[in-house]
Amino acid sequence: MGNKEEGKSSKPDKSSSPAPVDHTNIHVYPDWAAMQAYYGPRVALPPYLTQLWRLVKHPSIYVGPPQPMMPPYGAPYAAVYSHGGVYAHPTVPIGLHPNVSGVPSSPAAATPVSVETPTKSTGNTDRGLMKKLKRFDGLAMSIGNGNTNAESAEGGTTGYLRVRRLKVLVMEVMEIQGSKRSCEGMPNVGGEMRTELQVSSVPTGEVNASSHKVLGAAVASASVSGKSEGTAVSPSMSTAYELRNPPVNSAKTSVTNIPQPCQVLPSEAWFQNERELKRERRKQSNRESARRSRLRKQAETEELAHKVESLTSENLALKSEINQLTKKSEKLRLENASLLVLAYAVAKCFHFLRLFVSALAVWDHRAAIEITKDWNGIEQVVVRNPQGASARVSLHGGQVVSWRNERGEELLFTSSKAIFKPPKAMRGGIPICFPQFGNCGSLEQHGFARNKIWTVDDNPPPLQSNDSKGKSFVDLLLKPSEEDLKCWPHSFEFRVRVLLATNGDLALISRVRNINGKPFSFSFAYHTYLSVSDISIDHERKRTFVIRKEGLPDVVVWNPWEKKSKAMVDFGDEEYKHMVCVDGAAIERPITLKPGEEWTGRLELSVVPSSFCSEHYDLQRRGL
Ligand SMILES: O=P(O)(O)OC[C@H]1O[C@H](O)[C@H](O)[C@@H](O)[C@@H]1O
Repeated sequence: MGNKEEGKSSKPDKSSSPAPVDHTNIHVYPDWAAMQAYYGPRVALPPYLTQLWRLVKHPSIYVGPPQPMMPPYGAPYAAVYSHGGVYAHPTVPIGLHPNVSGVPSSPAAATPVSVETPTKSTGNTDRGLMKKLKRFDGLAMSIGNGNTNAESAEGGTTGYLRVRRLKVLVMEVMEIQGSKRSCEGMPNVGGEMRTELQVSSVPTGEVNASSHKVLGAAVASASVSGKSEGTAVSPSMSTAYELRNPPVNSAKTSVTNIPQPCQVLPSEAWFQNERELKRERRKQSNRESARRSRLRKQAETEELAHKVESLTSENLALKSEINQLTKKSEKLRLENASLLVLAYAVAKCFHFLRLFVSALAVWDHRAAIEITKDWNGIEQVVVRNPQGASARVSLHGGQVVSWRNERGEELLFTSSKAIFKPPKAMRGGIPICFPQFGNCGSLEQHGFARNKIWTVDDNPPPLQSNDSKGKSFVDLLLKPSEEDLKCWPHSFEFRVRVLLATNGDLALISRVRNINGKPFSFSFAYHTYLSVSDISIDHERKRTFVIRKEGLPDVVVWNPWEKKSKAMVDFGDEEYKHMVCVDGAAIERPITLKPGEEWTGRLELSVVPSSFCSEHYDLQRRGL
């Protein structure tokens, strides 16, 4: 502020007594010495103040023009300087000035207005007060400069700045007062904190007594509260801001004892004390802030610690769960592998079971057998396999008259001239020569069996071997008639089973049992007519017949050839080219059966491509 402290500042009076304020310790600052707080009707307003007048436009600031002194104020009242208070002149209605040039002249202006609003707490009081202080932003202070030489624009600006500074100080003091009232000994009125903003007048005498340099001391006292309705003399004044005119003007302005508007005089000691208090307050505030910060951080740290602990527990639980799930997964994986193996085994079993069931279906020879009749009305039994191969057996002679592969190709030869009418055998197929082969005996050519009607044997005695498994077959039976016995007096049972394998192979199993009381002997042959494309060079069909036989030690190969073919009634002249008989037979040594004995002659026919040799075929059949 440019002030120079010349001595100790007077300590603010805490007393509520309206006794005159002791101004003896109030220092008068050199640059303030010429300050004139009030300019009456006979006092000219210095130019700088006029300029200040223009600068301060706030309606609440009262820097009024010369005005009458005593009439509005009446008798001087005791000025009580409230500590830290802002003192407004009683004649200045707070915040009611429509403009700074207006001077209230109403009686109310002459009457000290005091409206006290008790507050329950310092904070509330301060907030209310600060609101009012905002309205008092332009708190009126008449500041004069006794130095007429300094009545310049510069001097006016300095005074204005001082006014602003004083306002700031007043606001600071008010703030400190609000928060530190108890520390500064601010008493409560009626038990409640009371904040007052007062502008009071100080008698000239008192001012003069305090310092000869003081021309006028204007400390207006006006209590400011919620309503500006009156003036109260606060007993709690402890700090006074005083602006005093130099004594040289006191004589001429005897009215300096009249309250001047908004004149306060700060005390440097008080300022120093307030600064220290403010620093202490800031330190305390900082400490409180730091303490709150520490508490907040501590709370945050504790919260984070709780979170860490919770998350750690959750993490452990999840790890445990993962381990359990991993173990379960591994167990399930092993179980799955076992189930896969089991499923594979079951699938294989199911596959074999399906094959077995299929084989059973094939083995059901009854379902695979069909009985038909030829054009002579003689029954024929057709045996088929699942692949479509077939064998046809006529009850006439028990002769296989047809053998076809799965493609329907006929594999046996049958003459186009064949006669299918007993008692002559059909030329072709596989006639059964029994009990005589050819003309070697007393019987007809190749015996009588091929010319007799056979029957289907539904209940044949079981075979010793397993040749019938997986094959379709039919059993035929021939028993000698009375006429037969006359020619050949040997009772017998002749059974033949014709089998068709799944691969199309054809097999014939003949069993001859002696049911006579005496032994007998016979010859036997499967007089098999094989079909060939060309007997000379059979390369067209590129197939090879494979013949296997059991109990048949002899083989007869026969072709009538060109000349005999022409002599045969039931044979075409050129058909010799397309046939060849290869007989499995027992001729050289007749079979002799004792009573009850049985003989078995087995023949198996297969067809393979011509590139196959017999050795290769045999290996193939054995699955090697
Ligand atoms: O005309 P068949 O009585 O059917 O006999 C046909 C042929 O069978 C066998 O091969 C005899 O060895 C032949 O001599 C006979 O010609």
